[in-house]
Amino acid sequence: MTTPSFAQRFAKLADERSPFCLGLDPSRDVLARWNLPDTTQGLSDFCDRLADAAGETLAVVKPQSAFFERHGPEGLVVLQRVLQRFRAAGTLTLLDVKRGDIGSTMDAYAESLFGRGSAYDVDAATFTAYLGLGALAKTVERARAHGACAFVVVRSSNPEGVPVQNAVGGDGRTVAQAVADGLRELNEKAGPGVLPAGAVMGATLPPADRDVVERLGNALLLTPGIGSQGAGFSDLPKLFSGRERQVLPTAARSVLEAGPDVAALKKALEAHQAPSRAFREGA
Ligand SMILES: O=C(O)c1cc(=O)[nH]c(=O)n1[C@@H]1O[C@H](COP(=O)(O)O)[C@@H](O)[C@H]1O
Repeated sequence: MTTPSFAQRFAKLADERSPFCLGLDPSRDVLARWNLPDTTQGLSDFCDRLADAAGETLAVVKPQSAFFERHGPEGLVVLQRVLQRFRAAGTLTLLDVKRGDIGSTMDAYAESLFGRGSAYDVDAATFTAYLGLGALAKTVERARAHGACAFVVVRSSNPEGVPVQNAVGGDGRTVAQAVADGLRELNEKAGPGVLPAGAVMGATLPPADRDVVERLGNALLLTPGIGSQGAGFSDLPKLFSGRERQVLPTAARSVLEAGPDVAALKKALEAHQAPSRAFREGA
């Protein structure tokens, strides 16, 4: 039996639960706001409260590796435990770690991320293509082999990304357009519906970026920038209409600010899940 792809597993969960992807970003600020110590115990309590609030309602969780790495190796032990806890609730895990290096090094990173017995065994992770999309080809292949997805930053949610991502190359395409075309080709190579190459496309982007969305074809689209970075669910249609079923709307701080009370977190989570569902259904 072949491993179902991330795209297939996401489609099922998004229909049953919602397409919303919760960002797990235990920054120093949010730990302080929740009256938790800035220690691995604080980190662990923070994640448990969110896992309690999410129960079996969440399709995808996206821990931000940086906030675990800042606690050193013990922070990574917490991360592994948290991934396991969400996995047990049937939630897909997407590690936000934005890896990007030469091909041979990328292969070692991919080995740490994807597959049973790997260090993290996540369902998806984030990558950057500044060293060339070709350097990520084997990572995408490894993701495919394990039913995972490699989300590559195409247009980020932050304004600082513009000069790099919209720079025009010798063939007249912007860097973002070229990366989008390359991701579509990697997905075409993987066969229909497998879609191991996803794209990060900020929800904060202007309508001009629709062209980039179209170039991505059927790729899954992770859309950060909702909430604290100023975009709202009402911004999704102008960039992603017609592509609703590909979108994973994601937010961290606008949910986390409701904590530490679990009931308040549940409410904030549902306040993000409901419009995500409505968008997916084209409502
Ligand atoms: O890959 C990401 O998730 C990501 C890409 C991007 O373009 N912008 C962006 O903010 N993110 C991540 O999304 C999280 C911030 O989410 P908010 O707290 O909702 O603003 C951080 O962990 C960022 O690293």
